[in-house]
Amino acid sequence: MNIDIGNVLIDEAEPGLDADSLETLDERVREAHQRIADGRAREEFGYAALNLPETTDPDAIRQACTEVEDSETILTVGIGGSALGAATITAAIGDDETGHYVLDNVDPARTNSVLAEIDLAETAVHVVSRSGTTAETLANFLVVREAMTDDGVDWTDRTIVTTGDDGPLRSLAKKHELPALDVPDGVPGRCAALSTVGLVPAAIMGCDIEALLAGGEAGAESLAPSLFDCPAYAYGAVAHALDQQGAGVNVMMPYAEGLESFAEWFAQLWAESLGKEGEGQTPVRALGATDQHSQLQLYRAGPRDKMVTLVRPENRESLTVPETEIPDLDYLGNTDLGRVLDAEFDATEASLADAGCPNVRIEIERLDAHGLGRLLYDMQAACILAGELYGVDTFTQPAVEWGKRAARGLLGAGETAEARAVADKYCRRIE
Ligand SMILES: O=P(O)(O)OC[C@H]1O[C@H](O)[C@H](O)[C@@H](O)[C@@H]1O
Repeated sequence: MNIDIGNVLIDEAEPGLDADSLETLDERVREAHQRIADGRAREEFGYAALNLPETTDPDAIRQACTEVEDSETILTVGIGGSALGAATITAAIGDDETGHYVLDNVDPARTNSVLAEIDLAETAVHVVSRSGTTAETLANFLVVREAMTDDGVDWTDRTIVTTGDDGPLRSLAKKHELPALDVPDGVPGRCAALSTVGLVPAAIMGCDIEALLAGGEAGAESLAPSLFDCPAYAYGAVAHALDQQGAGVNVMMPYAEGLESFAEWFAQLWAESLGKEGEGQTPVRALGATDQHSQLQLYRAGPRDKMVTLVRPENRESLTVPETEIPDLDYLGNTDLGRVLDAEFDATEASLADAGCPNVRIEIERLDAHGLGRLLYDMQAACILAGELYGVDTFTQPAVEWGKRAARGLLGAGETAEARAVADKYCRRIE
């Protein structure tokens, strides 16, 4: 992965950085890198995520999938960090024959429609929950299990569980002797894509999970004490510094359809890790070139509170636009569609720079397993580095836990102060 921060340094960029502030930032990066290296060496909570390319065992993942490896559909039941990594990986590098559905919401309309669409007898179900207690995940799983039974499918033949050492899901896996994988120790879900949490659907689809891990390994090897030598740290440091200058919004805009889910994954990583104690950058998901035609107006001419992150693979598939007899469209004939997309990328980048809007360019060699593994790893390293610079507790999510306790209380799983706060809501309804 490489990063170009030139459009953050140009004189016109507002907010922007100058060479001196980068040097000062680099001193902080050196200290943060040392803290991260120490955390990795001691396998401390969160920092252990950066060891996953070494510690994840691809054979154990394949082994757990043996009974369902010929499935025509995979159904991930999980939410947040227990779903987005897997969805990102299969969307980017999965095959077109095997469908990967994700139940990461409890909207009955969506669950009904997925169940109506798939053949449960040919489906591998992967239930994922680090805590084993997340209400949305367990509710959906109970519905799926019942639907399988109603269809005469033995759900115990088609279900793989990934969870922590104890909790309801672990007990269920033990009771029914289901293939069960462990969530990695010391790794929050949002940093667990390159582990049992994110790799099961990819393994069933026949993706090269070893190459995904090798891409992560290349990211690990690239970590260095200076932002000038390390693309991941350069991204985390520059994003943090721009935020301090007023860029409180970070628009993640990949130019590759396969990376649309990556922007969602990034949004959780960035928001949940850094949004604490009044700090943090608001991630916004966009997709190039589509959103050029809906959002770019705001990014170029709206409030100066943003940075834009443009991501692309340097090499793409090929598809030639046919020659045309329409004179005004001559310029398109015989051009590769990928060239059109790259021209749109370059145009957006230049348009933002022309207006002084800070933007960074991130490129991977190609969107394959290795390239994707590297991108996911580097973004996690960037986020952990940024967390050090913000001085926040990167690996917790107390605000989210508040909502989880409130919901559980409302659903009758015990009295909670948070559920009582729901009842105290101030109401002024207008009809
Ligand atoms: O894996 P689980 O324990 O089910 O948690 C799923 C998700 O729950 C919460 O929303 C947390 O904030 C997320 O970080 C987590 O990924």
